[in-house]
Amino acid sequence: MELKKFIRDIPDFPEKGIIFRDITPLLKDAEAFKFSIDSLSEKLKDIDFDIIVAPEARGFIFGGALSYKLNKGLVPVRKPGKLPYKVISEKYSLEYGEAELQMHIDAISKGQKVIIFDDVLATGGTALSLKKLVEKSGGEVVAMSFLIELSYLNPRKILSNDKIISLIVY
Ligand SMILES: O=P(O)(O)OC[C@H]1O[C@H](OP(=O)(O)OP(=O)(O)O)[C@H](O)[C@@H]1O
Ligand SMILES: Nc1ncnc2[nH]cnc12
Repeated sequence: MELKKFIRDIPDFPEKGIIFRDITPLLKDAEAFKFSIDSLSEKLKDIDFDIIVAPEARGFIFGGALSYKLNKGLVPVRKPGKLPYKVISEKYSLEYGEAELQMHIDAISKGQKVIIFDDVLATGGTALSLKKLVEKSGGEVVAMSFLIELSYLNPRKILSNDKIISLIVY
């Protein structure tokens, strides 16, 4: 299935000069959504790992479905002030600004093998901050996976030692 036809390009959103890759057409198409999850699961199924870490908000959609499909737990990483227990935080920059993510201090146990999942890999800032949160907790990131990779932004440069698995590459 040609998944790119379910991704809509929105120029100048949320800022001038950004081409926003809108996944909502893919999500509302049952076959395309299912095909995305099945294809990603196929790529990840032979990796030895314990748990998926995914960030708010679009990361939850895919992270949740993949956790179910691969029979693994899910750690939700959230924007500040949303998680109810004690948190660790990371500030970072992304394609269109600055942000901060938080994870519960007891979400990852020492030595746990983690796959980071997000919908879009753009500059890699979000993925790097997720990795820092996992490593601060004593976990090990064994792979990072994405529905969409924007290779023209060179995200692999700052993630040079990581195994990166993307389904759709621009
Ligand atoms: O590689 P980067 O340059 O860091 O960009 C990628 C991130 O940007 C988007 O998240 P956003 O913070 O816009 O949040 P959302 O999922 O809540 O829309 C996207 O879902 C990724 O998490
Ligand atoms: N160009 C883009 N489209 C959609 N999500 C993004 N997250 C960061 N950059 C993005």
